[in-house]
Amino acid sequence: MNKKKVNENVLKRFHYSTDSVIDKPFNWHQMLRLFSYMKPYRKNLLPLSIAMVIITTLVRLAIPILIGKYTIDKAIVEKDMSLLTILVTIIGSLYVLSYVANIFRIKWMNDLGQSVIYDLRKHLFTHVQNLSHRFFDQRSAGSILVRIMNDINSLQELFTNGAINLLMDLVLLFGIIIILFTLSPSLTIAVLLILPIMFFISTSLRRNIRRSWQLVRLKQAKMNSHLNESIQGIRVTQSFTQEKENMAFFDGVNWETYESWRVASQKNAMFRPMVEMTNALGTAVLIWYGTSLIQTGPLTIGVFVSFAFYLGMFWEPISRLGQVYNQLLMGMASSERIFEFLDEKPLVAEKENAIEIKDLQGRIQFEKVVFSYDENRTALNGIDLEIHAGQTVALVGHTGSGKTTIANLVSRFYDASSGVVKIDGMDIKDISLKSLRHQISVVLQDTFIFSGTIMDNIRFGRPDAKDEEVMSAAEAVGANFFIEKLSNGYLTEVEERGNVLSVGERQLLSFARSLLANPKILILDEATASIDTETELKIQNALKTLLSGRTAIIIAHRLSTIRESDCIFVLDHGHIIERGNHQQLMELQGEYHHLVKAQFQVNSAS
Ligand SMILES: Nc1ncnc2c1ncn2[C@@H]1O[C@H](COP(=O)(O)OP(=O)(O)OP(=O)(O)O)[C@@H](O)[C@H]1O
Repeated sequence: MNKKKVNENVLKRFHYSTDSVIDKPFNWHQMLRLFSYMKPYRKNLLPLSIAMVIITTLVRLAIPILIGKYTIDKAIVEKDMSLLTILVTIIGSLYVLSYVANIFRIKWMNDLGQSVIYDLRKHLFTHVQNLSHRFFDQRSAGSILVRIMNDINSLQELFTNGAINLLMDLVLLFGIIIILFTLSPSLTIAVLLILPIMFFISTSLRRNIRRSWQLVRLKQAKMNSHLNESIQGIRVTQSFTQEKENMAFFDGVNWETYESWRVASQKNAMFRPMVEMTNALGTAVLIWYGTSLIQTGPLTIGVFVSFAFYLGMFWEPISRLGQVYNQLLMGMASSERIFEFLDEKPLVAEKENAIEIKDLQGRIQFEKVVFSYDENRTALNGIDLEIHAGQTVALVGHTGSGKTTIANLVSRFYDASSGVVKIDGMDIKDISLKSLRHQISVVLQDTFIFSGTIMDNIRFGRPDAKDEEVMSAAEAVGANFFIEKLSNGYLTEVEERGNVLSVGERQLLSFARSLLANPKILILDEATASIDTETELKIQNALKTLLSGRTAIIIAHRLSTIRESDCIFVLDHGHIIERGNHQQLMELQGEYHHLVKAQFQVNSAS
C-alpha cells in the first residue's frame, strides 16, 4: 500500500478540531444529563429490561450451586434418583426461563437503546435547525454532520448494552463473591489472588485499547468530513484539476484510518490471550489448592465443581464492567460535543410575547442601523431608510458594500448591533420569527433545489398548494416552458441542489416557488443575474406579476433591471451614499451615474 505525499499547502487547508479531542474525564453532571434521555421509558422499556436482567442473573447464579452442591453431592453421591429427577427438572426449567428472559432482555434493551438514540438525534437535529445563520457561518456542513451521525452513533453501545449490563454485572459479581465465600472462604481467598491481575487487564490494558479505538473513530470522522467537502466541491476540484492533490489528501486520511485501525486491532488481539492466561492461572490455583482441600476433607467434589463454574463466570462481569467504563468515558467525549451544540442558543431569539402578524402591509424602516458580522469589520454603518408598502426599491453598489446584509436584517437572519429595523412600524424583534418569515420570500442567485420532483420544489414554500396552483405559478413566471420539456414534466425527479437544471432554470423555479408562497415582502438578491437578456425580457411581465401588490427589494448588479424601481439606494462601505429614482440619480451625476456609464461602456464594448 503506497501513501501519496501531500503538498504542505493542501494539508494546511484542512483543519479538523476533533483531532484534539481524545479522552474526557468522567463528569457526573454530564452523565446524568445523558441518562435523562432514558426518562421517557422509565415506565415501560427500562423496568422491563431491568426485570429481565435480574431474572437471567439470578438463574445464572443459581445453576452452578444446584449442579455442584445438590445434584453431585446429594443426588448423585447419595444415589437419590427422585431428588435427581427433581433437580434436573428444576435446572432444565431454569435454563428455559433464562433463555426466554434473555430473548426479551435483548429485545427490550435494543428497543430502549435505539429509542434513546432516536430521541437524542431528533433533539439535536431540531435544535441545530433552529440555530441562527451565524452558527452555520462558523462551521462546515461536514463537521455538523459528523456530530449528528458519528458522535451519536458512538453512544449507541452505551445505551443499548452498557447501562443495563452494568447492573447485571454488579449483581453477578457480588453474587459470585458471596456464594464463593459461603462455599469455601479459604479457597475463595486463594483464587481471588488473581483479582489484581484481572483488574490490571481490565483497566490499564483496556484503557490503552480504548484510546486506540477512539483514535480510529476520530480518523473516520475526519474522513467523513473531508468526503462531504470533496463531493460538494467536486466541480471546482475538477475545473482546477486538483484531483491529484485532493486524492493525495484523501489517501492521507484513508491511510491514517487504516493505520489507526491496524494498531487498535493488534492491541485488541493481545487482550483475549491475556484473559485466557489469567483464567488458566485461576484454574491452576483452584485445582492445586481445591484438590488438597478435597483430600484433607473440608471440600466436597460437588462444591469443587460449583467453584469451577463460578470461577469461569467470574471474569465475564469484571471484563464487561471495564468495557462499560470505557463506553462511559467515550460517551463523555461524544456527549460533550453533542451538548456543546445543544447548549448553543439561537442568537436571533424570539421574545416570549412575540406578536403573530397575519396581514402585513409591508412598510420597512431602518433607523440608524449598525451591523457587524465580526468585531473587526462593520458591514452596515448607520443605515436610515424607509420603503413604503407596495414599493419596489433597488439596492446597488460595489461588491461587499452591504446590500445582502440589508436583506438579511429584513428577514431577521441576524439582529442589528444597534439601531432598529421596523416592519409596519413594529420593531422586528417584537414579531414572531415564524410569522415574519412567512411573509417574506428571498430569491437568491444560487437557488437551492431539494431532492424530490419539480412539483415538490415549487410547492416548498406552501405545502398545502394544489397541483393546479403550482402549475399556474410556474406559468405566471414562464417556468412552464422548460418544465414541460423535461422527461416527466412537473413530476421529474431532481436531485439535491438540482444539478441537472441550469442556473437560470433553477431561478425560474425559485420565482414560481415565491409566487406560490405569496409573500408580502419579496427580496430578489441577484435573482435575475443568471437569466439571459432574452429570457429576462420574456419574464419582465412575469416579474411584474411577481412584484405586484408586494414590497420588493431588488439587489442587482445588472442596472438595466432596476430602472423602473420607485427608489434606488446606492451603498458604499455600509453607507447609503445616494437615494432617488433612476432619473433623479442620473441627474445627480454621482456614483449611480458612474456605475450606469461604466456598465454601458462594458456592454457596448462586448
Ligand atoms: N456571513 C458573514 N460573515 C462575516 N462577514 C460577512 C458575512 N457575509 C458578508 N460578510 C461581509 O460583510 C460585508 C458586506 O457583505 P454583503 O454580502 O452585504 O455585500 P454585498 O453588497 O451584498 O456584496 P455582493 O454584491 O458581492 O453580493 C462584506 O465585507 C462581507 O465580506
